[in-house]
Amino acid sequence: MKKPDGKVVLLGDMNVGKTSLLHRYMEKRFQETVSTVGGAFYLKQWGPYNISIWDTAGREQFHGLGSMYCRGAAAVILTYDVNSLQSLTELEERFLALTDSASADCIFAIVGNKVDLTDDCALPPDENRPEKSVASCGSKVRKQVRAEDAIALYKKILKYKMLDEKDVPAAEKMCFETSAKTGYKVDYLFETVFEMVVPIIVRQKAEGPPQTVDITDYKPAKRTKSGCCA
Ligand SMILES: Nc1nc2c(ncn2[C@@H]2O[C@H](COP(=O)(O)OP(=O)(O)OP(=O)(O)O)[C@@H](O)[C@H]2O)c(=O)[nH]1
Ligand SMILES: [Mg+2]
Repeated sequence: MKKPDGKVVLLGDMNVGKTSLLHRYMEKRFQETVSTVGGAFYLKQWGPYNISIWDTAGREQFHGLGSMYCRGAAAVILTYDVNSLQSLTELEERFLALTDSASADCIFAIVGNKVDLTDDCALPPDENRPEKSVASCGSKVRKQVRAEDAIALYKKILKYKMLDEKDVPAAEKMCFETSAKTGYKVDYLFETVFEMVVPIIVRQKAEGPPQTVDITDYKPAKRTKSGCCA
């Protein structure tokens, strides 16, 4: 198998459509999924680089694995369902801390999926939620999460990471709305992220492998009679 040069990780609550987005992008189709167990990855050739894209499980019981998947990640795609405000809240409360193990210059994208289920009439900013947000709008359901909510989360992430807005891509550029079902903006999402991770991959390669201890190199020290190590 080809060795990946860089890593992109999809995080988010169960059922938001992480696996479906990845299928849509890699296989160009939408098919029924089963809830992910642990994690899985695809390898994508992007120019001269191989990028691994990790699909993680949103289920609580696999939460502990999240920071392992994020280790050294060049980009994290935080995914929510535009029809569930809770799924956006969870990104901040449950998933953001998992990205502590990502690369220091990691790119963050926030993705609201399942826009095909909503009508195109977002709530006006002063409208109270949640009662009014479940009201229908045209033939479809009114979107429960507004683009501004995602942008606010992006800004909170910058604060959490102690990053200055002028040093990172603009919030409006990094908040996406997609539909894995219709394919709406799915290619655009992944390709925008890939473009942005290339400089990170170049830097990571120039710096060499991370300074971690390889336990396969470990040779136990000889013991002396007194029980101390020689
Ligand atoms: N209408 C619609 N349904 C979607 C979309 N994306 C995913 N779904 C459906 O939502 C459900 C969950 O999708 P998954 O892709 O399995 O969700 P997940 O985030 O991978 O969930 P976990 O693996 O449990 O973390 C499935 O029934 C999908 O068919 C979308 O864009 N539109
Ligand atoms: Mg899944």
